[in-house]
Amino acid sequence: MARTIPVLEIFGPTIQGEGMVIGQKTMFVRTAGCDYRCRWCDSAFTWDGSAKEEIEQLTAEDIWQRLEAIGGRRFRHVTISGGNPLLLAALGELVALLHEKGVQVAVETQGSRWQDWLLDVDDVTISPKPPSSGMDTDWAMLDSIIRKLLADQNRTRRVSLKVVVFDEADLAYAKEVHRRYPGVPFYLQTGNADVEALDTNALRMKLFDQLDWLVERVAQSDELNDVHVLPQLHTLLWGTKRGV
Ligand SMILES: C[S@@+](CC[C@H](N)C(=O)[O-])C[C@H]1O[C@@H](n2cnc3c(N)ncnc32)[C@H](O)[C@@H]1O
Ligand SMILES: Nc1nc2[nH]cc(C(=O)O)c2c(=O)[nH]1
Ligand code: SF4
Ligand SMILES: [Mg+2]
Repeated sequence: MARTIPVLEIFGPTIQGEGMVIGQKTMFVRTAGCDYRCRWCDSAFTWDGSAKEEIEQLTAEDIWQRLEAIGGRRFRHVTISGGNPLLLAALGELVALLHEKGVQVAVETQGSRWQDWLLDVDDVTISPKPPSSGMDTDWAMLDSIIRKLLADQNRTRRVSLKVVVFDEADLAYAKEVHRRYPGVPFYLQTGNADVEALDTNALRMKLFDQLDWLVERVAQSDELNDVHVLPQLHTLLWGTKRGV
């Protein structure tokens, strides 16, 4: 019997709005459930119970059919996000099926859990959480995840670290992460403090101010020389709308 996966959203084609493969045309599969409760989570509906009626238990084959139904032949890249997809062992079946179909797979996770299928993912983004999130980092777990990904040379894969930065304490945390894993491509992302904003233009202004501040702080740092600074492009384009 094929195992099922709790799914909250399947959408696209759109573009990856964040991190290492920003701009990549992709479909999204958003799973339900998270082991964290970040204060500023822009996808809290995946874990706070507010969308529990919308969760569907789908097999990998069901998910493929949905992707094809909405994406047709207009995609060859799928991003799995959440919640934390790494809570779900059954996602290994989806990763394998997508590869069989000739589709590349990306995953977004915070680096708190491991599944062996992560080794099969093409674009792995690990996003440890800074102090403003209210979460604590399990450094031993993060070390072990990075070590396993870097040790396995069996397939071509892109791995990156991405830290959301709201303030000086977050910036100090980002430096700590970058120092600890110097060889891993490192991304700093502007934080969106207003995840329920209704006025997209006003939100854009705030996000550009935040980006301006972050670029300036990185420019002044002698520890952050080999890093990338990015906004959430999808938030600049579409505000806090779901499913884009
Ligand atoms: C919703 S999370 C889901 C995947 C996984 N739980 C994680 O946090 O990496 C996807 C990405 O959105 C980022 N994110 C969530 N809320 C945000 C906010 N308010 N501003 C900026 N980035 C945010 C997270 O840091 C993460 O990189
Ligand atoms: N376009 C777009 N890009 C994204 N990158 C990461 C996302 C996420 O919520 O994980 C996301 C999202 O929800 N939409
Ligand atoms: S780890 Fe990701 S999905 Fe979970 S609460 Fe934090 S930002 Fe949201
Ligand atoms: Mg998002």
